Parts: sequence; C-alpha cells; structure tokens
Amino acid sequence: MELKEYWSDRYHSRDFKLTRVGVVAIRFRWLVTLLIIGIAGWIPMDWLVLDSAHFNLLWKTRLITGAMLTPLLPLSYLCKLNRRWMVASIYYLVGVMLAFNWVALWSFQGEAVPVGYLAFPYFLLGLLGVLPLQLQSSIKLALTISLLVLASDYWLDHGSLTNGVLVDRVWLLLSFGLAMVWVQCGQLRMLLDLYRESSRDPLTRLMNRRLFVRQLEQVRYQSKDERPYSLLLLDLDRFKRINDDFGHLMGDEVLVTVANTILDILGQDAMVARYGGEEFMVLLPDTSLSQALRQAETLRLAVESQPVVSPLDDREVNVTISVGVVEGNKDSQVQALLRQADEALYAAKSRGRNCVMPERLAA
Ligand SMILES: Nc1nc2c(ncn2[C@@H]2O[C@H](COP(=O)(O)OP(=O)(O)OP(=O)(O)O)[C@@H](O)[C@H]2O)c(=O)[nH]1
Repeated sequence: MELKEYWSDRYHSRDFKLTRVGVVAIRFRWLVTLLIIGIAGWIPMDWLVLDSAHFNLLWKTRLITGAMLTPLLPLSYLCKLNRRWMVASIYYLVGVMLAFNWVALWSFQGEAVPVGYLAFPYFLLGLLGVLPLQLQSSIKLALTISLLVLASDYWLDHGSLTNGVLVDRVWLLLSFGLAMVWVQCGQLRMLLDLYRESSRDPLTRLMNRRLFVRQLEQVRYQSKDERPYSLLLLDLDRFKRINDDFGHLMGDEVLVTVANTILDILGQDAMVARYGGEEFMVLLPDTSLSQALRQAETLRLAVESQPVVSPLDDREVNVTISVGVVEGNKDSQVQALLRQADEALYAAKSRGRNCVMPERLAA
C-alpha cells in the first residue's frame, strides 16, 4: 500500500470508497450502540459512588446524552450513501460525548474528580480507533478532539492551567491521538488488503468477475441515455493446446502477457477483468459499438503480433484471441448484456476464431 493511499481516499477506487464507507458505517453503528448502553448502564455505578447532588445531575445528563446519540443509529444506514454525512455523524458523536464529559467535569469543580471522567476523552480516542479512516481525516479528528478537550479544560480551570498541567495534558492527548491515528491506519490497511485479495485475480492482478460485474452495474447506473458503453469479451484461441504442448507454466505466462497487452493498449486504469479461465472482459464507458469494434480489432492485432516466450526455455508461441462486442445503455440488464457478449464470442469462435464479432451480427 502506498503512502498516498493512506493519506486520502482520492487515491482509492470508487468501489473501494463505497466498501470502506460501508465498513465505517457498520462499526460506527456498533460504537454508538455501545456508547448508548454504556452511558446509561453506568448510572447504577454513579448511584453507588457519587453523592446525591452529583448523581441527580449526572443521571439526567446521561439519559439526555443517550437520547442525543440515538438518531445516529438510523442515520448510520443513510451514511453508507454519503461520505459527508458519515463525517458529520462522527463529529456529532464526538461533540455530544465531549459535552457530556464537560458537564460531568463542571459538576466536580473544586472537588476530586472520579478518574473515569478524567480519562473519558482518552477512552473516546481509543474507541474511535475501530474506524478505518484515512490519515488526513484521522489527523483532523484527533486534532479536533485534542483542541476541544484543551479548550474545555482551560475554561473549567478559569484559564489557570499551570504550564506543568498543560504540558501533561498535551502530552497525553498527543499520545492517545497518535495511537488512534495509528490504529485507524492499520484498520484501513487491513481493509484495503482484504479488498484487493477478494477482488483481484492472483495471476494477472486484473479485477475478478465479481468486482467487474459491480463496476458494470455502476457504469450502467451512471450512463446517460445518449452515451452508450460497450463490453468486449475476449477468449484465447485453442488455449488448451498451449497448455498441453508447452505446459501450464507457459499457459500462465500467456495469460499474464495478454493481460498486460490489453492494459498497454487501453491504459492502466482501463476496466479489465479476468472473467474466467482464459477469458477477459473489458468495459469501455462512453463508447459506442463502432468505436468498441475498432478497439477490439486493435487489441486482436496487438495480441497476434506478440509471440509469448516460454519462461522455461526460449520456445515461442503465437497467441490469437476471439472477441465478442456488445453495446449497452441505461436500460440494459447486466445479465442480458453478459449473455449477449457470450453469444457474440461464440459467433466469433464459430467463424473460425481470431476475429471480432458484434452482438447484433451474432447468430
Ligand atoms: N495455464 C492455465 N490454464 C488455464 C487456467 N485457467 C484455465 N486454463 C485452461 O484453459 C483451457 C481452456 O480450454 P477450452 O475451454 O477447451 O478452450 P480452448 O482450448 O481455448 O478452445 P477455444 O476456446 O474453443 O478456442 C483448459 O485447458 C484449462 O485448463 C490458468 O489459470 N492457467
């Protein structure tokens, strides 16, 4: 994982962004549930250890805090759809929790404060570590919490924080803030690794069929009526013979070479998937059938002109592909499109292989 991928979600794919926000929303919901239960569940403990004046104030504050957190539970389902709502919800949670802590500290002014209330902001920083946030957001959140805690301490102490106490607080907030940032980055890394493992083909590193179909759903959803998109289904010709004559290692080399050729021709950001054993699928957004046919022909010629050298000896093998091409629009059904692409490919194979066939000419 590169540093820039830790730093900002600008460098994440759209699909991973959606996955990450989904995970953040689920963890956030659990966090809010735990806090609501914890805040109310602590009332008997306050009853045991606090005098009646403090207890009377704090049980009401606890219930109000729980009530203020409750709307976050239904909201967390909507947050999956919008990253900004997610961010706003996290800051709202932090604001409510720190306000609760502030009321508690304020009620103990001039008296010994129970250690639980003193440690509360650090506890909150620890809990927020479960959210897989990118570094930029994580640092902003840690700084916001630290500044709010310092400002409230300063206010409660009527501006009389001594240098020693101030340094002590800053040091503690810095340590816990850094721990939170570190844990959140670890969560992000784990999520990205898992996402890549579950969405990439291990041999060619292209996206797998599952991710491709999701991308196709998104492109279809976003496509405007007047801007079609196209699909290319590529299949290696007589690939079984290559395996049989040269061995599976050579077969693997051919698959990697063809994958790289497709990326070289279409660009590294092209939506290319290893769709099956020796099948590749390409999604061309904003591309009409005639444009897609031209691109498919370019790919076919590029593969044909590049013999693959065996990794074991210097033997070379010539590879050809057959391609089925289909155009889709907003109203197309994904499964129907995939079936049509398959039919077009079948027509190309029936025609003698090493050729490109559009869907409408398919038999
Ligand atoms: N080396 C290697 N072979 C694979 C892999 N996945 C599938 N295959 C092989 O791909 C071959 C596909 O063979 P067929 O479906 O008969 O197709 P074909 O020989 O390409 O014939 P046509 O498609 O009709 O031109 C099978 O022999 C599979 O074992 C892989 O990851 N590596």
